[in-house]
Amino acid sequence: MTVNAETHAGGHTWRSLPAAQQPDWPDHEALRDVLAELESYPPLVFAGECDQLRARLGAVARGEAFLLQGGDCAEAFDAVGADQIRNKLKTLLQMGAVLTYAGSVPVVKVGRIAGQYSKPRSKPTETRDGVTLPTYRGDSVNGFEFTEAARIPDPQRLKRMYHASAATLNLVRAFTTGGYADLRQVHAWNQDFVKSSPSGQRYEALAREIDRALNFMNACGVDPEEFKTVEFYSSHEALVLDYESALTRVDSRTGDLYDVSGHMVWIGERTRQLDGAHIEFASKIRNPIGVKLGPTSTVEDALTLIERLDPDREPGRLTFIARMGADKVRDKLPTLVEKVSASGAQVVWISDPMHGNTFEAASGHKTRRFDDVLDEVKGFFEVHKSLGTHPGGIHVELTGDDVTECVGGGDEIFVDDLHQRYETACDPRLNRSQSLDLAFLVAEMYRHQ
Ligand SMILES: O=C[C@H](O)[C@H](O)COP(=O)(O)O
Ligand SMILES: C=C(OP(=O)(O)O)C(=O)O
Repeated sequence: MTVNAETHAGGHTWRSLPAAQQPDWPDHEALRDVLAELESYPPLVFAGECDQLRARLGAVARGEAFLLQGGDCAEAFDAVGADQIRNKLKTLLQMGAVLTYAGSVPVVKVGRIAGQYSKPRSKPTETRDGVTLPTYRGDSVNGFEFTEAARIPDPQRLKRMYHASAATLNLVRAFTTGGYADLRQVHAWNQDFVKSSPSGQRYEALAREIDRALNFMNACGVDPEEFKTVEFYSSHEALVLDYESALTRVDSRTGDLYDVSGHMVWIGERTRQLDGAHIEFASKIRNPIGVKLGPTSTVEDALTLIERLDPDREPGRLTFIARMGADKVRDKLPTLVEKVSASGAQVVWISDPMHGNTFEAASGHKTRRFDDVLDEVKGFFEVHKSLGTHPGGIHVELTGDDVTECVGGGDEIFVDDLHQRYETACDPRLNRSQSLDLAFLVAEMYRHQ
């Protein structure tokens, strides 16, 4: 992986096309210097790892596994700490254990982590008390603080994004391969949680069952290596194309291009224009690609995306992330799934039950109802059941911390509680208890499918 994509024309064809949601960098010379530096940096992930994830997602596409993709809405530079990263990972590992054991299905685990620093926004500006400033577009672009200075896009932030991603990924790799993710630790992941929450107690009962199963296998002389480490992959939205392009390299084994900023990248609802730069960029790289499909997506959109991104019809290459909204999923999704299946493409279908269910509470907080999130996943499962297709997974915004950003859940958060610990820089996330609740309920749905 030594050749830079700059020498490979294919990596830059997106530049001649319209690119939505790009930062308005004020200093182009500074941007050029930063990009040149980024191009010299080592890859964050290896092409072979991306291939391995594509193969795992191939199993999901064939109905043999389930994809759990989750993490922050927007990672923040000041949250690159051991506790925050461990808490997020712990939550995903617990959800993975619940889905694997209660749902009896292999789970492919992918974090919205180690690169999720850029946000597409509905409006270019934000007004508070009569003052209008550029909107916050993620820590990779500008600062969250509502001051003129903070909101100016600063290309130096792209380097901070690289370093923050590297530090995060380093710790994630240590946790997942260094003993922490060993299945014998199922109780340890829950220790600080078990007494304080109903979902923690429910998890503890499941962890005891897993323990008994492990002890039984041990007594039979079986102690597989696979139980000692966890395969875990990184993903983020490939939004700021200058950054993604600077991190795109030629794989010396094959001559193919890989975006080595993360294992999987996705294209968002606001940037999936068929003739736009993002789809062009994604069409040139070999990473597994996700595309968000909102309620306005047409059959033609889906089929053209398949032509552009998965011309070889390779199971695992393309994941459609449906984010329709609980009130629309049963209406909008069936035709898409039906026509895509009829085309012969074997894409992965997963449900993002977050982005179609956002509303503003009277207090001004952007929030989501746990019941809507659950209802959208239910609708997603119903659609697949009626068509005989595979509900391949879920994509959720979550955190391992006990925030109060979404309402509802077993350990119920009320609208009046939102102010208590509302910490997201952009969209509301499920907290740990709500995430575990969701995992148990999805595992049940999967079992009954
Ligand atoms: O996370 C997704 C988007 O960035 C987010 O929903 C946009 O939010 P906005 O409507 O506040 O800009
Ligand atoms: C912006 C996001 O979602 P969408 O593109 O579906 O709005 C996101 O997942 O962060």
